[in-house]
Amino acid sequence: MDKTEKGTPAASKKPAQVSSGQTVPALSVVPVSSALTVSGQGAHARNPGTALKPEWFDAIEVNLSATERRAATLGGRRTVKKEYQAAWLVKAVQCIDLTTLAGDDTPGRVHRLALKARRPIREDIVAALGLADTPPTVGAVCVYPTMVGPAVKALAGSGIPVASVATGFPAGLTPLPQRLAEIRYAVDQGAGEIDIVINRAQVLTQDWNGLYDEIRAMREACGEAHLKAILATGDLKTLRNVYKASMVAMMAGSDFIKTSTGKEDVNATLPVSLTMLRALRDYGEFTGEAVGFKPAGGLRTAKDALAWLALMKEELGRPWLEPNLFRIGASSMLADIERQLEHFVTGRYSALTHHALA
Ligand SMILES: O=C[C@H](O)COP(=O)(O)O
Repeated sequence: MDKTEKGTPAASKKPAQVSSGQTVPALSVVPVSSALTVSGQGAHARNPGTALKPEWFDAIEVNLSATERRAATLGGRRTVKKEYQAAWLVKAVQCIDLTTLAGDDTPGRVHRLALKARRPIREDIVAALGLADTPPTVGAVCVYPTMVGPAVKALAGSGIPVASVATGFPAGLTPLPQRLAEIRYAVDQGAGEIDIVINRAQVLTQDWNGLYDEIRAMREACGEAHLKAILATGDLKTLRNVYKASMVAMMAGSDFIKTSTGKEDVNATLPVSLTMLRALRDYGEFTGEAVGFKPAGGLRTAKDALAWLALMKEELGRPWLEPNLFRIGASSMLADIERQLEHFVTGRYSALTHHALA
């Protein structure tokens, strides 16, 4: 199953220059199944969805111990070193949905987060990496609906989209009309991406028609905004449910499937992510559509970022290492990544407190 070459990633043909004479190679290009429709970075291909087809997932079985064994190969063995690690970490930054979802969020906090989103890596580190001409930015800024306006204002001209959680985040248990109205409000405020939460009861009672119809209605309420469906996998009890909910969300037209809100007891894990990616791959084989993936919740370290990047590359290939198909939802991972990059360019570790929070 695991065919990735030793010491991934392979060097690309055009490495970016680093001032010290080292290079930060771009990630290797590994072709994904040529059957899939894959858009380029920054392009906005939508997943149109399909009719509900329970026959695609009804008989699914997930082997828990095999899933856990496979997931366990990702954290330790696959170490990526030096300039390769730096390249992977820069890539992770470009895929982060920089998030604040706290009860005490203010326009001021969102403004500060937006400044960090524009320049997620300190200028001297960016210069030392040889990326001063094309400084990386994050994938999006993710906030509550009433913070979309301030976020849009603070990000004006940056090209960084604002993502809004909606539909009664995090529980999703308000009546459907209110949940749809919340989506429309966030879109009206300027959100380009909507992170909806599913109604977990519909999964737990196997009400696939109900789940499909609600997500379909949410997609319609999104209009042009992209829909990310948060499955809140920590609430779904079994990996079989995770697979089925992933399939229904994609059939209903989700552009991304996302693991967690960050508020469940258990958030993003590698076994759950692997299960979702297998569903995503199967959906791609059935329909030819490429759907994005967003692990979120509890991801804090550069090591987490590397493990998930390895998972994406091995399971889906190079196109799923770009922000149009991969995001990491995180409120406090960036500081550790910046610290690791600083170590790469200076040879020294600084305290986490030397890096802006986020
Ligand atoms: O969608 C993003 C998550 O809510 C972030 O969770 P986190 O605060 O554990 O990073």
